[in-house]
Amino acid sequence: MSEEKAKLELQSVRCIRGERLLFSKLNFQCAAGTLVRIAGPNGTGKTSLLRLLVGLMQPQEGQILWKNEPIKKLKEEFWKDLVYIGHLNGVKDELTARENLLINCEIGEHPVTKEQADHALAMVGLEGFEDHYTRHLSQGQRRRVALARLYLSRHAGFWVLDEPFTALDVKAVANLANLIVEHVNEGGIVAFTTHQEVPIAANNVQRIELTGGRWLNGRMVKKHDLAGEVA
Ligand SMILES: Nc1ncnc2c1ncn2[C@@H]1O[C@H](COP(=O)(O)OP(=O)(O)OP(=O)(O)O)[C@@H](O)[C@H]1O
Repeated sequence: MSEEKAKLELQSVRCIRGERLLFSKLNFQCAAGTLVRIAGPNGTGKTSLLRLLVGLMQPQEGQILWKNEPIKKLKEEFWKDLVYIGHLNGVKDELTARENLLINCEIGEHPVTKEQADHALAMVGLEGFEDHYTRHLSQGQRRRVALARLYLSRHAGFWVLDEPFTALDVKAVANLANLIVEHVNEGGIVAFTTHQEVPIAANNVQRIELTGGRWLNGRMVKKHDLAGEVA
């Protein structure tokens, strides 16, 4: 991990998608070594919040800071610290499982050996599939190829994971939960969404609870209440 300590801050963040105001005045802060669980029912904005955290979307108001600098300004400096595993796996069909890992790590400027890549695949239960083209793998297996990258990403201080435990079997869930705990306890920040109550015994856990939102243009359907803030 880079020398400077991880720190994440959200300052009065407002998020609108389509005609819905999902949340506003969202303030949050956490230091190195924190597991951040983003919880809430379907459609309340969990994935949207992750996309804001990684800079794929911009908030309508407010800002997000990484190591005290707005992520908008940091660009490559921020991306080097970041691993984002979203819904769309970012796994290339025309490459084998192993090649996907080798190339992703190369692009991220942290090249790994074939043996390291194969170990990561084994940790997500893909032993024996190293040379398979990912177009021939199931959705769940493709997701595992994406997640295997985490085993090779200990240098990155900020992991952002959308439903990482979905489609994993019991052993792979336990392995991944252990990896996340180790990463957090070594000073990383891991923000993740999950519908499953997976026990993750990190020392420092914070939770962002999204509970609703409202339609814009007067189409009010649900009371908005986010960590005590009203939209
Ligand atoms: N591209 C888009 N354009 C317009 N509205 C969108 C878009 N993407 C998402 N939304 C709306 O934003 C809201 C929040 O979506 P989001 O995917 O962030 O929720 P979520 O909490 O992650 O949901 P889930 O638990 O079902 O994955 C939903 O009401 C959705 O319809």
